[in-house]
Amino acid sequence: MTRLTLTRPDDFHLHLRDGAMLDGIAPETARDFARAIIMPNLVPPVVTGAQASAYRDRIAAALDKSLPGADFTPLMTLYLTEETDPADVVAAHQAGIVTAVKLYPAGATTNSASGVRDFDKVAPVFEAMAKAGVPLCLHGEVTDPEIDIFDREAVFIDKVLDPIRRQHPGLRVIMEHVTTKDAVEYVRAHDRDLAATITTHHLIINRNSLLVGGMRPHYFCLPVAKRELHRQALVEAATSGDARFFLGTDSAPHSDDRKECECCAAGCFTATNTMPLLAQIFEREGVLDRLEAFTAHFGADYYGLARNNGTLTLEKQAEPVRFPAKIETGAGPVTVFDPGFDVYWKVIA
Ligand SMILES: NC(=O)N[C@@H](CC(=O)O)C(=O)O
Ligand SMILES: [Zn+2]
Ligand SMILES: [Zn+2]
Repeated sequence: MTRLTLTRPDDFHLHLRDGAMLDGIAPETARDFARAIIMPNLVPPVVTGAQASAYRDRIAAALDKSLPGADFTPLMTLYLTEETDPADVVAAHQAGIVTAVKLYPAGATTNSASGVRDFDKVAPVFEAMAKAGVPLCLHGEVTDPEIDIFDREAVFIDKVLDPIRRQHPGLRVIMEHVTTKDAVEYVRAHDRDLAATITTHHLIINRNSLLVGGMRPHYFCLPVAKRELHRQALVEAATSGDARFFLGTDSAPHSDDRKECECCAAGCFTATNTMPLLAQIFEREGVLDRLEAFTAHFGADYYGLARNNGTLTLEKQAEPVRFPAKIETGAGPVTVFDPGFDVYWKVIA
């Protein structure tokens, strides 16, 4: 097969940032994707319906300038804090301003300082969300300093996620950017109200990619890439045709000066080449026919959104495709994720 036409895909976990970076970054996703769940971890975070609506307007304005005529819908989220008002969340969801709520354990990742420390404090929000059918996206890592960074996702499942799900039956949860076999197994063991997003980069890199032969800052993200056996479990889940696993790229741009420095910011920027990379991976696994469901059906179905009408066409080239090494933004250049292997697929329409 040399041409592949898919339903236009959606990205169920995306960072577009704000201010000087937004104009340069937004078109990278809007070119290929119809919709994306937009992460609220700005500084300051997006915590109210009014802030989400203003941020949505800034994204639309950025696209009007940088990619006029783009057919792209940002699906907004609210950043959950211990002060979040359950009624505001439900109202913003019912008004169609926000699609989901995002839980960051305080200190777990980039711009998570306003996140949740005491999960009991947000129980009334979870209760209201379960009742109103508002999905909960979560960054699933504990932050206890004594827990090894490579174990933080697995411990989160036992200590935080499973108790929350037991306490709030009917709460629709999305474990974002899963990186472990443990998470894949946990999702597989539950057939209601639980799904997981998988990033492009976690299908490609393991912790050796990050550390062997020198530290590679552009492969550093959170949750950090794990052992090869975990990467394999993610590939297996993503390519299995199981509707509980779908694409959330977690494309997370940081300017090069924030990556190539003494304390490197966490995040891989994959918006520019995600669809070609995924085509390469699914082809390698012999299941190119499952790429469409992973990128365009399962996520929409889980969120209760209509599938997109448009299409995206990829074509396999005779020679490896060259993607831009960097995207220029008003906040400085951002390095595009390099998979470390040749990619022959290209988006042509
Ligand atoms: N994934 C990352 O490494 N970084 C994300 C935050 C997040 O999704 O955890 C970011 O905002 O930069
Ligand atoms: Zn995260
Ligand atoms: Zn993220």
